[in-house]
Amino acid sequence: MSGPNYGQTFAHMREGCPAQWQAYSRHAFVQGLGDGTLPRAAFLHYLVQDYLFLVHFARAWSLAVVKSETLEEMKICAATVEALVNHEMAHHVQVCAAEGISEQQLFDAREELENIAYTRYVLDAGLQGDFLDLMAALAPCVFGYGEIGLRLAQNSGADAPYGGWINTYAAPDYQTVCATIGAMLEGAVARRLGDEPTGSARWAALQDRFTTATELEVRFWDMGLRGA
Ligand SMILES: Cc1ncc(CN)c(N)n1
Repeated sequence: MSGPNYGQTFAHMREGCPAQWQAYSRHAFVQGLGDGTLPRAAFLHYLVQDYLFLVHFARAWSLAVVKSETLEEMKICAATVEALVNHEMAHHVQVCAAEGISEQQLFDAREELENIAYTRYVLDAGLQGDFLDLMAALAPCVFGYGEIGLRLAQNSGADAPYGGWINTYAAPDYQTVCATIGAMLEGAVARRLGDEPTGSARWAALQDRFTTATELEVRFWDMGLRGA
């Protein structure tokens, strides 16, 4: 399976669940974003939910600061919280404002069950487990959107209806976040599991967290389509 290079750990985990990764990264919602056929109502429904999703993801990355074992890990996790709340969410706020939806309305929106399931699953992985459990659950979110954004940007024109969304994830800012987290993950895995992480006793459980989070991404797109 090919895609951008965000490090060996992510590559192994993605290869560990090819069907689920395909269902996530090639979902009908994604195809609709790319070719512009996604109904606007579905996009807005998704975007409001995604704003709430990012609120909880910022909480999960804050938990990663708590679970860090090195200052370097701590710095990268803290920077990711900053990137989520001040950059990625800005796109959501801007698009929704143009549609007459205020940021307060976004914050007060009712969470869909798929959103609760996904975000609380990730938070629980971090509460119950250690830094690697949390990273395995966070990884599909970070790298999946990086991969999808790059692929859609390669195939769509500058005036594409969802060009703003595509560019948020294809742009150097987001791609740099993916590369930085990918490198941090390599170091975190080597530090805790040694040089042969896939042969370690913990690998199956970490893969399971990654696979479950990927399945929850598929459900998130399904939920978006329901808003059409
Ligand atoms: C559901 C979901 N997954 C991933 C991302 C990318 N941070 C996101 N904004 N929303």
